[in-house]
Amino acid sequence: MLSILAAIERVAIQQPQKTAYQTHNASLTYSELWHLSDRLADYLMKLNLRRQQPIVIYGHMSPLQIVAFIGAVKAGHPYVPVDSSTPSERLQLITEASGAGLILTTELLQMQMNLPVMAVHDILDASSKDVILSSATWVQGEDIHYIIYTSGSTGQPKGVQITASNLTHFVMWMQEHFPLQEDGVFLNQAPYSFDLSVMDLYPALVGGHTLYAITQQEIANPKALFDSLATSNTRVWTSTPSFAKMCLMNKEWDQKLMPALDTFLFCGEVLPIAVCNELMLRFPQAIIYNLYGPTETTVAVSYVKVTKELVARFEQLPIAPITEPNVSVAEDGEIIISGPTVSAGYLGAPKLTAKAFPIVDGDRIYQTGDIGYVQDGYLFFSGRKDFQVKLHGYRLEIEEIEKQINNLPPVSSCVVVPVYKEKEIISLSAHIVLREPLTGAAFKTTKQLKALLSAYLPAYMIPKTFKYMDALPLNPNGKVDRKGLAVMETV
Ligand SMILES: Nc1ncnc2c1ncn2[C@@H]1O[C@H](COP(=O)(O)OP(=O)(O)OP(=O)(O)O)[C@@H](O)[C@H]1O
Repeated sequence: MLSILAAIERVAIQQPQKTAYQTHNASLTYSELWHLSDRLADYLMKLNLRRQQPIVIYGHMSPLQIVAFIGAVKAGHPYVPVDSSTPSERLQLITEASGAGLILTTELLQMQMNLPVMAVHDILDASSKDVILSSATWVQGEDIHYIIYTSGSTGQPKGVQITASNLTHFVMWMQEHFPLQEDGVFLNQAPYSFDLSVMDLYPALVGGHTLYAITQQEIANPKALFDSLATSNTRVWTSTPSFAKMCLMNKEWDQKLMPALDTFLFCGEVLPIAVCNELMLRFPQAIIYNLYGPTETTVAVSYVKVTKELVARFEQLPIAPITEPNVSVAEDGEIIISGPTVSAGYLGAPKLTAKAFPIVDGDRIYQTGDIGYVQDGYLFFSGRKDFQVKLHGYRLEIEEIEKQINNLPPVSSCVVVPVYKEKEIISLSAHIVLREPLTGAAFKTTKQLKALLSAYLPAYMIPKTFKYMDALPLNPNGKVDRKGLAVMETV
């Protein structure tokens, strides 16, 4: 494959008027993307930043965000995407920790920052002449292309550095394994500070497709969201399973509403079989894929195609066939990832990097912190190492408790969080969505559910409190917001 930038340039030359990026109220052609990003890169190069000095790009789904990403890497700088929903302290922390030389904005940033803040729009307005740039400055090979901050289990943001080579290998893998060549619209649901967005962004641009982005505002307004989806003409859908589950609450979300949709790509959290069964009924033309991977190994490294045979055979979906070359399970059950998409490590954190990315037989590998097991030729995800908690001396697996609650007939979905008091776990709290709305008093349902649960779990594993909700809250990335619920429960 050509480099990512060379592949996008080829599309800009061959199909200049093709739409590269679209939202409900704005769009950008490949020619515009190419020329505007050249102009931005030209401006950035004149600022004399250090080569490879990161640039923070702040904003939300908009054409200028994409122009800013491509402009930064053309000028040789990795970009650090920060969604405008990010709390201000986290933005401060990321800006400082990344050693960024500049913040480019596509939305108003009201905070005082300690480094220059420039609006992409103003830069482009001031330099209205097109420029011809050479490719000599582009990020390439082992240069860092982007840095995404994950919150990590400790809550301290860690900047995962993804090289141009990591990204190229990831896009090649996507093109090889999924039906991405045929022309069509790719949906972009994940904000750019979440690496799931990379799964649609680069395969779409490199392949000369149109990316259709839905905004947080639309997501918060069901009518606007489904109007937007209906007109988007989406063929390839990428999202978290939780986001699809939320869409399934609307009975009208089906193949009639989205006739072109033929591919679902899910990643980022467990994909429940119940969600797949419902999708198969509503979208008979579509193929569903369950992809797996952490930010540290560039978005995703393995997948299974979800077939009727697979959902009938297992209680939970596997995340990889055991033949997947770069994914394995260590003796203690931890999932280990190797191969060309393993990140260059955490920016400015050599100790953390050495710990998480040890060198084995001359190759850097990544220890995921995920626990897996092998059965019938497949690898299954069974939970996170850091979801093991200690309560009154017992070691508990939160996911095991959730699985049992989820299996109870009245329950549609559930998340269990530890309740902390002065840094110690004093109990567990279950947040539950029922299949049918609560009719009588909540305590009666709780009594019934606890009685059912006692057939499967010892008393010390049954959460003390049960709370009922219409839907589980999602974080800005579209995953179930476990951290938000845990903070709410802290006493
Ligand atoms: N198909 C899948 N099935 C189950 N879990 C998955 C799947 N895909 C990803 N995951 C989970 O998501 C994790 C990767 O997510 P990500 O890199 O976004 O970090 P995170 O741990 O969710 O967030 P953060 O570190 O920012 O708190 C994986 O390590 C795994 O735990």
